[in-house]
Amino acid sequence: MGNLNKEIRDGDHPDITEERLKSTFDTHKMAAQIYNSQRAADRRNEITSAVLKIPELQDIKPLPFLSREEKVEEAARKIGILSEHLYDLVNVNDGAELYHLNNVVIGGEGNPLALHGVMFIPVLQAQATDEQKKKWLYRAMKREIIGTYAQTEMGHGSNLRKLETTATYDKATEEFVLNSPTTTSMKWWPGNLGKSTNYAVVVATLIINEKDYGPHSFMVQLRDENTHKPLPNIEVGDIGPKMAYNATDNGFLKLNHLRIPRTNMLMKHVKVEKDGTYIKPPHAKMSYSAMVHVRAHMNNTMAYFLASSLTIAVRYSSIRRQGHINPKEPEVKVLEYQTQQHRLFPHIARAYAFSFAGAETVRLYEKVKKDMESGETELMADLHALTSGLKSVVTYLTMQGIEQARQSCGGHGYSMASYISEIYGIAIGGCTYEGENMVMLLQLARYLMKAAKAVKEGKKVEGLVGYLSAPDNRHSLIDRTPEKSYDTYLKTFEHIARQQIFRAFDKLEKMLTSGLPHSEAWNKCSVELTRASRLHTRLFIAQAFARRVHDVVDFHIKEALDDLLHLHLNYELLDVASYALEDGHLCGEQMNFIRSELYRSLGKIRPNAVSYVDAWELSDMELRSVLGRRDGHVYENLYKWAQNSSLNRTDVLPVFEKYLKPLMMSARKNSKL
Ligand SMILES: CCCCCCCCCCCCCCCCCCCCCCC/C=C/C(=O)SCCNC(=O)CCNC(=O)[C@H](O)C(C)(C)COP(=O)(O)OP(=O)(O)OC[C@H]1O[C@@H](n2cnc3c(N)ncnc32)[C@H](O)[C@@H]1OP(=O)(O)O
Ligand SMILES: Cc1cc2nc3c(=O)[nH]c(=O)nc-3n(C[C@H](O)[C@H](O)[C@H](O)COP(=O)(O)OP(=O)(O)OC[C@H]3O[C@@H](n4cnc5c(N)ncnc54)[C@H](O)[C@@H]3O)c2cc1C
Repeated sequence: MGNLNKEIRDGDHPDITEERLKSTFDTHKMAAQIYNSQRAADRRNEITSAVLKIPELQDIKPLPFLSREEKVEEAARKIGILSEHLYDLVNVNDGAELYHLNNVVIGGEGNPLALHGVMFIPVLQAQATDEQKKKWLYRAMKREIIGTYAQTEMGHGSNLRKLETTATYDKATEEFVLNSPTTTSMKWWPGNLGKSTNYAVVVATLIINEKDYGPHSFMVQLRDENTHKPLPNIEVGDIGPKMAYNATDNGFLKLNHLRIPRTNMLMKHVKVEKDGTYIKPPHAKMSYSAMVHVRAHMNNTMAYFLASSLTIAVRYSSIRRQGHINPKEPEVKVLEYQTQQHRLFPHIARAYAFSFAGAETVRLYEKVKKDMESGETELMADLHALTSGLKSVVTYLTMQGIEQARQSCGGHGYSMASYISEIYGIAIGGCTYEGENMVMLLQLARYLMKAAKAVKEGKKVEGLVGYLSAPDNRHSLIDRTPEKSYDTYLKTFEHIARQQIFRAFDKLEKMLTSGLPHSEAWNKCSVELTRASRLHTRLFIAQAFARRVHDVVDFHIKEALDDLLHLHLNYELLDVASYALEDGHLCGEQMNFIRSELYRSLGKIRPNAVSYVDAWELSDMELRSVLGRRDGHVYENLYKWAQNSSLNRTDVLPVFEKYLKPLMMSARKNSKL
């Protein structure tokens, strides 16, 4: 039997090898849990190995040393080379393989095809008629055309019903006239819109005979397919540098009375007939499918970003020695400090939890997508509620975890050599895109309030909110059940979520009864409502984690995941315990129990810490981090990395002669006076 941790190699830093030798589980088998099958985990490694053999696909130099223009060029260069090798490298119909290829070769900073793959193709798949698919989808899949999803405007992103871009139907010519009447109506933000794409699905307010039918999707050709010059009546460009994600040309678009044929409206579910008759879709929000698509996949993307930062931080913490626990012994690895463990391990557990919750969400999404093809829309509300809550909670907790990972690396964490700040910058965009987090929590709250109302009216609710109808214990039994029985924990999470949902409901009802209009009452309850949504979502995440551990067959993997779950439940419960203390569901003694279980968990996780992150099987090429190197040889490589700085090309910079020398000379002269 070989080593259980598959990352062990000769010549690695002995401190990191020592960690890996302690592994109690096979890291590649654990990867199968993370990536949902052994085959998927194998394929990731095969793709990475194949990419490593293609010299043109390697980074020309570390990305932080490239200017924005160089980043954009570099991503495009690699996409060109990838196009040639694509069919040898991946199964192009497998989104996970494509996503992995992207992460290894290009990374999270973006590429010209990012929105093409993430939104343009999915929106055509879901909303185009067969005829429209023949015209655009198949060309898009062959990359003959490159598209994006242009919805957000300078003045409106969250409130889609107030988009100012109009698509007015002209019955005489059977055309839509697309117009951006104001500065604020300009499309602003769509990824790759600025310079890369030549087509876009533009979301505009449909007007027929002066009646407003709300947001609808239209195919618009932006640029000439040969010259790439913007077509007449179209102004398009890049919106400038952002916090991160700067290889992507997020763009602006102004449409000046642009005429497009009637058949350019995506009409699989909704129609505008030649005479202007409007035929409603089976569900009013079917045209929001591209957003739901991304939200459903965001848990996994966030889990990946979080796991990347933690891989960097945990590996580094195992070779970084500083300070003593026992003054008679050598300096310890910083991973030995309980504070360091408390800072990192709960986030490792979250990364796993997000990945398991993500797998369940994608399964539900696939089912709803299939249903929608035949006009069946019953589960759309459930999916919308679930994805709205998850995208908000998961992005927010990911942000916290990545920042903790950065701080846990001390000074070197602040250097771009760690690459954590770039990962942070990319990940936190997720708190905003695909629906600002508060806005989406309030969407989930609508669903929860409906369920609460039904329960109050004596009806039984089921599915994701079934616990609202289930019996509840007045007091938690958390410290009175056998080890590894997590039901009492989950019941406590249920209790907390239920209490908060009804607290928000009662507050809202009271205000409505007092005569306040619904929208005002809603606003005055919105903090309580978002709390209810968060607690409901955190319950779902904990349940998804427990369900996965329950289903695992391999003994060692189950044990290792069980340790993480134990940590997760205790840590998360402490985080929200005030809700349960308020009504006496938990008592002080039980709080002490939860705390001591948490500390015990940290000790249990410690020997496997490096293996838990290694199990994500993130190669050096995709991590792009000196601190997170698989071999642990950080210091000599930090020094090498710094040699890339253009400031080091000469010993003396021109600014010396220009500014610093005169400054010092005059200071010296003055001090002689
Ligand atoms: C050569 C080959 C190379 C190959 C390699 C390369 C391959 C590349 C591919 C892979 C690359 C991957 C790279 C990954 C890197 C990742 C990192 C970065 C990724 C960045 C991507 C970012 C993309 C971002 C895009 C966007 O942001 S698009 C814009 C998103 N905008 C929003 O989300 C707006 C938010 N607002 C809304 O959604 C709506 O306004 C609203 C839902 C808030 C409200 O809508 P509305 O006003 O219409 O409705 P009401 O509030 O009145 O509600 C009415 C009822 O409708 C229900 N409802 C609402 N929505 C839905 C829904 N979707 N489904 C079902 N029901 C819905 C409400 O619940 C209400 O119901 P009720 O009345 O019963 O309560
Ligand atoms: C990296 C990145 C990539 C993007 N890519 C795309 C893309 O490809 N295509 C595209 O179309 N768009 C894209 N966007 C735009 C993005 O979808 C929007 O910015 C996002 O939906 C938020 O909308 P907003 O900017 O209007 O925020 P605002 O709504 O202006 O938010 C400002 C504040 O107002 C609050 N708020 C707003 N409405 C409410 C409400 N009803 N109740 C309570 N509080 C409220 C919010 O919570 C927030 O605190 C991207 C954005 C980013 C950052």
